[in-house]
Amino acid sequence: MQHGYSIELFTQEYEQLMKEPWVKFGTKLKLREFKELLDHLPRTSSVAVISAPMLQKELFTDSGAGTLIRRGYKLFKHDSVDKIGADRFRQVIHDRDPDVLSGYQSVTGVLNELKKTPYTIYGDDPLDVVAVVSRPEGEVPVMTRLLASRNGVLNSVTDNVFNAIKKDHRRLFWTAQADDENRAWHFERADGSFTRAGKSLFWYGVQDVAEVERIVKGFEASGRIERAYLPVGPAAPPHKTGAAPAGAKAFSTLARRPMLGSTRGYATAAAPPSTEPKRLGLIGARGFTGQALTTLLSGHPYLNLTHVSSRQLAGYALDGYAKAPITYSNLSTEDVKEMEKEGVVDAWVMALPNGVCKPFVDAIDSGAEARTKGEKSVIVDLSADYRFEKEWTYGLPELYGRTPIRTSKRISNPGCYATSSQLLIAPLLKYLKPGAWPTVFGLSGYSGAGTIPSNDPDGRPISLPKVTPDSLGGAVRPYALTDHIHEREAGHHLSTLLSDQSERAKLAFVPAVAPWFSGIISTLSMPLSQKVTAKEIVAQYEEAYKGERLVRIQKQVPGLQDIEGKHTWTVGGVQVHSEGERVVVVGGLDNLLKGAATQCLQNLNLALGYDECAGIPIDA
Ligand SMILES: NC(=O)C1=CN([C@@H]2O[C@H](COP(=O)(O)OP(=O)(O)OC[C@H]3O[C@@H](n4cnc5c(N)ncnc54)[C@H](OP(=O)(O)O)[C@@H]3O)[C@@H](O)[C@H]2O)C=CC1
Ligand SMILES: CC(=O)N[C@@H](CCC(=O)OP(=O)(O)O)C(=O)O
Repeated sequence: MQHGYSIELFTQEYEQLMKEPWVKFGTKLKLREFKELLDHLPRTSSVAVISAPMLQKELFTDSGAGTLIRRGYKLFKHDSVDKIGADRFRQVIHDRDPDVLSGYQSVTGVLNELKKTPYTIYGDDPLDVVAVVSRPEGEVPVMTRLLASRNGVLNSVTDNVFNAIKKDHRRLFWTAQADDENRAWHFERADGSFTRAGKSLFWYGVQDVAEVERIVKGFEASGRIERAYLPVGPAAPPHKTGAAPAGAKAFSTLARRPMLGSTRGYATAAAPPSTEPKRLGLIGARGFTGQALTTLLSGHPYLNLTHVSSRQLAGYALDGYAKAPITYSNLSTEDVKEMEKEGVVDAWVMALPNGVCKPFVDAIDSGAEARTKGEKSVIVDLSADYRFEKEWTYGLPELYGRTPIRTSKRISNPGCYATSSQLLIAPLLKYLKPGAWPTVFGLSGYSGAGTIPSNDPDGRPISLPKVTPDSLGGAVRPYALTDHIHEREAGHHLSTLLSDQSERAKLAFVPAVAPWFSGIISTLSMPLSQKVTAKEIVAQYEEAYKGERLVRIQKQVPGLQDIEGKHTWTVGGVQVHSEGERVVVVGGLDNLLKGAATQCLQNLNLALGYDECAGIPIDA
């Protein structure tokens, strides 16, 4: 009997897990014990981990709450069919390849096609899953085959193989047919997709529609992906017409097996914004960012706060939310899992300190597993915990696009300083002197440090700022002078914008905390590769942020009055050094708004299908 969460523990994953920073003390010990236990069991056995109080539920109901850990087989990757045994591979193609099963291609035809480009075969030892990635030098990799047995799908080997591919390939394109019984799996793993007449093209790692178009044109020219899967042909591509081409005819004239009729435009195709009411659960509602989001949601036309969680305020009424009376509760991970399983909310927001979100996210994941296939709520995490995770979408719409956010269920909200730094640097990357680091000096209001719980004279719990003007002695205090996590975060994501992907973007970030409540002023100083005028720099910002409703470009240096309480990121005060070799620009945002709650609402709106700025009172 197995319910809840299932994990395949591979030897190499075990070693990787033990190195993870969040795997400490008790978790380390438990993993070591699982491994020792599994090492002595045959692979047909497994270990169910449940808590003692849940034992009865686990045994006598169909809604148990355990974690199943199974000793998985070793994964492999090879550059030649011979390394896994040509006969075994032929058998897999013969038994599972949809083109072979439908009589469209012979086994030999598939093998010959494979040899046309350099390729890597990924899989597990018993060949429950075999995937082939074609990877010609300098071209976008394409997963040409993903052949899984039922066992492979049920035991999540498909996910493990796909994760191994993701580790090797920053971006990937692949196809699937509408009658693929694991169709939902593809949509969940893709950043974008295009479906026409039952054929779907999927991709991850490409954020920009123009870039998708360029790559698709390359596939059309090279024939690496059959034309019927590509958004090309006599009809205008759907993202240009703004509508999915109902039943648009594929360009290919090849007779194929009958397909289920299904159409879906680019995931980017702008459907009219939804006005359907949806429900949100907020975990960490007592804190500064939780409060800021509550205020925004109070004026949101469609998105309703239905559950707010705080350990300190459980049982008290929520202030600052006008749409309905709500009482704080102290939601445990078990509660959250049950709520997700029942579909009680459409989205969750985690407004928790760094390092404590994972048990909640895991609970939501395992609640979602018990739901009808493919159903799960959106999570937006305000902490830094998932900002480097490839499986999560980094939600900074102005720089990394809307498509991935619209189609994602797991969104990491960027850090406040990191948002301002990236918005400052991104449009100027092409002028950055090679090898030089731009420097950002960030000055933040003290609300950036969060709260501590306390009590008012009547004993009601209240939140006090962790840092106060008094504790700062009314002055400014520089801190975390190197290696602030936002330095790494900004560099990590800016790197994805570089034209040469072997390069990494780096910046020097120097923060200081100031005795005002909220508002970050970031001053960028960047060495230039060529002589550029201030006018040309301003033109870069205007071009990059044309039409952006939450960006303001002004002539003067932004002051606190332009930033505090405002929902926008504001940039101004561009100056180029008299020798023309260095530019200085100032950007600013409210750390609790565009640095946290407003950006979170932008992401929620996109992921739930609303207008991106619904509920955001855009500043005049
Ligand atoms: N403040 C800012 O300017 C920004 C903050 N962020 C990030 O957003 C997140 C929230 O920040 P902020 O609102 O300032 O933080 P606060 O310290 O103000 O609030 C933290 C919240 O989490 C709850 N909480 C704390 N520890 C736990 C725990 N172990 N389990 C469950 N709940 C817990 C607290 O409520 P209770 O104790 O009642 O349960 C409180 O509601 C952080 O990760 C922060 O780094 C991001 C951008 C800007
Ligand atoms: C003034 C102050 O202390 N600021 C916080 C940033 C808060 C924040 O936004 O942190 P994350 O977004 O990374 O969670 C700090 O420097 O750690």
